[in-house]
Amino acid sequence: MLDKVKNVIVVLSGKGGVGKSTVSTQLALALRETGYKVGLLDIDLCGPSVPYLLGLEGSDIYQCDEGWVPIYTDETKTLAVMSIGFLLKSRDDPVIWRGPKKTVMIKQFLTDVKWEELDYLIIDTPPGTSDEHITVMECMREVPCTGAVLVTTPQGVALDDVRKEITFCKKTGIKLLGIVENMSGFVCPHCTTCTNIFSSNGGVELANFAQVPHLGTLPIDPRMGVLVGSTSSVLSHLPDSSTAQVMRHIVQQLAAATAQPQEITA
Ligand SMILES: Nc1ncnc2c1ncn2[C@@H]1O[C@H](COP(=O)(O)OP(=O)(O)OP(=O)(O)O)[C@@H](O)[C@H]1O
Repeated sequence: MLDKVKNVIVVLSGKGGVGKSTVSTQLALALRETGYKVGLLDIDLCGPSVPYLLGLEGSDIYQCDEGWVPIYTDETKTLAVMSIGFLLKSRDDPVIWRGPKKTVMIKQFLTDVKWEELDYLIIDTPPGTSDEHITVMECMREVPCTGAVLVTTPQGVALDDVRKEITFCKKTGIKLLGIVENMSGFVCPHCTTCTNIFSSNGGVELANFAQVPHLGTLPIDPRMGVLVGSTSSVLSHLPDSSTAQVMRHIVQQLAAATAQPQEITA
């Protein structure tokens, strides 16, 4: 049930492993710490990483008369999480399903979860544009999708795939809220010199080319690993880091683009 959800943001990536789940999770946490009520839905059926990233593995979910009850990360109930991972017995269990079964499961996830009032529902999707993405778009009737955030790394091969995502968004009528370039440059913790291990600025160039906002460029930050398993964002954990500054700016832009501007203090 999406009727109490004000904004749905879908996070997409052309390639796997570019940090889409990390960005989705950090975005959800940062929005929550900014004062919004947030839901995080992980529809990456073959590789659900949200429970792992938030330290919620092994959480039991149950169904009430109105549907699946999401997991709340704390008593304030400001972050609700739902993932296929909660239905799997172990992290090693593979999901081997054909398209139609995946479609049914995602439809259920979108229509049968008892989301309370949310300012934002962030949907973490699998890489590419497949059954899962088309199903999400089909289900957006009660609450039309507010827009998509595309995550890419700076390498040419990842950027090529993002172009396909841009075309997908245009064809399905999803507004592109912007592009996040992730794992762009490594800032040495000792001398603070930034080394562009891959190329750099590809996300900016692609955003200019596609005429969509470039939301930010996140560096490779080994400290992001420390946040795995925690429910605090980089904003509160490493407030002075360049990663936190970029994330803060991304949240500000998304809040402005979705007409929910709010002072960001975290
Ligand atoms: N900016 C970053 N700095 C350092 N490590 C990062 C950064 N972004 C992501 N990572 C790490 O990279 C790995 C892959 O990230 P993540 O699982 O978010 O990618 P994904 O695109 O969602 O992958 P998948 O294709 O499996 O869905 C994780 O170990 C994550 O901690």
